[in-house]
Amino acid sequence: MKLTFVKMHGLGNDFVVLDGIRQSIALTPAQLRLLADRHFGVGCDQILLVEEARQPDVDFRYRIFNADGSEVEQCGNGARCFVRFVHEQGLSAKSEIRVETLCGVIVPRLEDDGTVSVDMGVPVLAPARIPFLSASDDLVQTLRIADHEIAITAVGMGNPHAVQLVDDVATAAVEHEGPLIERHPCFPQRVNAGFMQVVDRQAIRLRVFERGAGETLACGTGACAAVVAGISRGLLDSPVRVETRGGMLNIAWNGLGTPVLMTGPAVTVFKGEIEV
Ligand SMILES: N[C@H](CCC[C@H](N)C(=O)O)C(=O)O
Repeated sequence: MKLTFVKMHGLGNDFVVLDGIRQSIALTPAQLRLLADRHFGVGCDQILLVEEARQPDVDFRYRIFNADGSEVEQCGNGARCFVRFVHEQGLSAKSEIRVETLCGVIVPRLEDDGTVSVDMGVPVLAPARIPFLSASDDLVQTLRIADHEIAITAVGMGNPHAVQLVDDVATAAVEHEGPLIERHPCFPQRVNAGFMQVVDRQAIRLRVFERGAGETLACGTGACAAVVAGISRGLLDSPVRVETRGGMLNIAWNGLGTPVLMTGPAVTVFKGEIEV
């Protein structure tokens, strides 16, 4: 199958973006993994597939696939790149776009200054809905990984996140603990593992070992989940500046039952075509 694609990134979390409206696209997990392969394919953390809307009050559908070929519910950095993509491709001139994802409708908005803000929906802390197999609803839970225990807060942003506090993200055991947390049996659909350093009440540093992709330079839903965890634990006040290895995101949340608002950049790098 010959595909035209656009390579994009949100703070270095990079994507192959496909127009599934003007191209007929049906990719197997193996083809998705090839696209994402940084040696044998284009290379990316996730593939984003833009499709026609399937419900009346929505402009588009957007599907998200991790580099391992798994389809997932949500991608924050991807949502910002999605709205820049549909504008640059002439698929829409709306500044605010309603887009359906596997976990519901989100509303990214292209701002006048070129940044993109996204209503990421209402976060979930109830373990069963994350899903997180837990004996309690406590905000901080102990997880045993290999030879030690860690304290995590599980947050659902459509996709699952396990956020832990660290003293310094630069020395956090992301490479060692990330894969162990990702595949912990308490997370039946696996999980994204966040490592959060609190700088002050309105600033954190964050690294995320992503489900299905490994550590990325930034994770939009991970930033949302970390801020929700920090505010819920009384450690942060909204809005919060989230410093990732790829740059800065701004996250605002007014508490339980309200949506998380994320603002950050979206960049088009190059266009291309590939046979998969
Ligand atoms: N790895 C994530 C999907 C991509 C999320 C991330 N790239 C973002 O910006 O939110 C998962 O399996 O839930």
